[in-house]
Amino acid sequence: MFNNEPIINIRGLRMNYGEKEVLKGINLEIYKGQIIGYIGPNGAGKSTTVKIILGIIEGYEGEIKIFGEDISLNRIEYKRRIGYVPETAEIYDSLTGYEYITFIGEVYGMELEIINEKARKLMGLFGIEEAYHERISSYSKGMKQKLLIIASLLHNPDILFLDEPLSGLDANSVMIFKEILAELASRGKTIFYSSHIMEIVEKISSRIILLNDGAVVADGTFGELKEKSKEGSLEEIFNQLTGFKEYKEIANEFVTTLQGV
Ligand SMILES: Nc1ncnc2c1ncn2[C@@H]1O[C@H](COP(=O)(O)OP(=O)(O)OP(=O)(O)O)[C@@H](O)[C@H]1O
Repeated sequence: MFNNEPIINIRGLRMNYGEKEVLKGINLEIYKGQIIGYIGPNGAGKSTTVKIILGIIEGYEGEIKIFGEDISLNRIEYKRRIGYVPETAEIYDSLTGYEYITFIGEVYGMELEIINEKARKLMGLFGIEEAYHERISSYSKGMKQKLLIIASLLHNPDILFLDEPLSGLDANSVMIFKEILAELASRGKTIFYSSHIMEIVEKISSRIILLNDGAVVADGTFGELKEKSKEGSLEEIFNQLTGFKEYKEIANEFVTTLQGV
C-alpha cells in the first residue's frame, strides 16, 4: 500500500569507535507504514545506528537517506519530521511536565497554545493530566515514560524511533500504546522499535531486523524468520541466530558462584 520509495535508505553503514568496529556495513531500506522491530544482543550496535540516523553521532562511513535526502547534506529539516523516545531522560528531572513539553514543542516550531492544548489532552488520555505542572522528579517511572512518549509525538512526526518505550508502563497503558503504534502505522507513519522484550516485538512488528555484532543477520516478517529458522518464538530465533545456547550452564555457574562452592 505504502511501498514505493524507501523512507529510510541506508547503504554500507560503518562506524568505528577507535579501533573497534561497531557497525560493519549495514544496508537497509525501510518503507512508509512499516513497524520495524530492531533487535539484537547488548552491544550489537542498535543505539549507535539510531543515533547516527538522528544526527546525534557523526563520523560514520556510508550513505543514509531519509525522505530521499542524504542526512549529511540536510542537517536540520529532516529532524522536524522525526520523533524519538530515548531510553532514559533523567536530565529533565528539574523541569515540570509543562516546561519539558513546551520546550520540546517549541524546538519543533509549534505554537505554545497548540502545544498546550494537545499536551493536556494527550496527558489526559494517558491518565496523567494532573501532573502537568508537577516536577518530573516527582513522576513515577511510568509517568515519565508517558511524558516522553507524548513529547516525541506532539509534532506528529513521520518517523518515530522508540528505545524500550514500554519500560515502566502498566498493562493497561501497554495496551493503549500498542494500539497507538498500529494506528500510526496504518496512517503511513514509520516506526523503528528497539526492545529486548521479544514477545512484544514479535506481536507488533511488521518487519523484524536482527543485528548481531554490527551486522544484520535476519530481516523479514516474523513468519519469514520462523520459516527460515524452524524455531517457534522470536526469543528462540534470537537465541539461535545470535549463537547463544549456554544459558543454563551460565545460570548454574552464576548461582554456584554465589554460594561460594
Ligand atoms: N561513545 C562510545 N565510545 C566507545 N564505544 C562505544 C560508544 N558507544 C557505544 N560504544 C560501543 O559500541 C558497541 C555498540 O553499542 P550500542 O549502544 O550501539 O549497542 P546496543 O545494541 O544499543 O546495545 P544495548 O542493547 O545494550 O542497548 C558496544 O560495544 C559499545 O561498547
